[in-house]
Amino acid sequence: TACSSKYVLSQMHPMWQGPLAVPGGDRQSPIDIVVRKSVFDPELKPLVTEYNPETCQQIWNNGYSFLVEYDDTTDKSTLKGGPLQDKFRLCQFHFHWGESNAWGSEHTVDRRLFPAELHLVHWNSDKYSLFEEAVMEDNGLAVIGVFLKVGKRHEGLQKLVDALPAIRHKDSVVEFTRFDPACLLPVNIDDYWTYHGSLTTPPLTESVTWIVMKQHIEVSHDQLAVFRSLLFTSAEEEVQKSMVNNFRVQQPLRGRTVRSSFT
Ligand SMILES: COc1ccc(C[C@H]2SC(=O)NC2=O)c(OC)c1
Ligand SMILES: [Zn+2]
Repeated sequence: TACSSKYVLSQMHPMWQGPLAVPGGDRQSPIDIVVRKSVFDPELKPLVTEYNPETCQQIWNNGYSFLVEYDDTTDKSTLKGGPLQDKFRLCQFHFHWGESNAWGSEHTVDRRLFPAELHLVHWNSDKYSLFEEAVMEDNGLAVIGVFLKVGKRHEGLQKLVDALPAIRHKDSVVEFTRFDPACLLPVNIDDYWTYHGSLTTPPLTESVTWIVMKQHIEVSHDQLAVFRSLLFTSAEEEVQKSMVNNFRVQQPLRGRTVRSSFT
């Protein structure tokens, strides 16, 4: 689907990691969420996710992360409510992780790093007809971020973990169906922080309403180890590089307010 967007990344020491001079780059992501500086907004509504597992299509290695892609040609898997005024269509989810359990997430909470972070990517299908259009508009995308912690095995994640060896190399893809991404959400999705930010990889466009869950999910050490068995490199390349540390460093807040849905 379009949302996979064959964006080309230089994962070799990605030079875009730092606060790159993005045109008017005053709402870049990820950020450190300073809890005591977040502002409770009683107007924030509960999130409403309506995901249909039938829209799950494939899983592939894009040379930076692995993406599970959904059919986003109709409003079958959607997100609304929370800070959002419109209805957003799920197009893909992916993760960011470290080479060790000590780091890996993109967002931090009071500077606390998590071993990994899940991103569920949605685009505004009330206002735009294609993902490519939405990605360029300031209210075009909504990404749900969920922190992962190492603990008990995540049963729902295992189906995805079992598919990873088939997509070890960059640009490999396999069919992946009937996966309900709701199983990756924490029990409590009413408590979240939200702020206006950007894509965390090129083109770094400032089109994302971020919704970062306060509650994390748990995955086992072994499940996370399989993430690290993926490769940045394609099968042809002589030197294979393990896919780890595929996160961007935290960016300046530039006066933005992070709102919370909870006190
Ligand atoms: C051209 O469109 C793009 C480009 C990159 C990404 C992926 C980035 S954005 C995020 O939250 N995490 C990531 O790794 C994207 O995803 C919506 C959409
Ligand atoms: Zn991401």
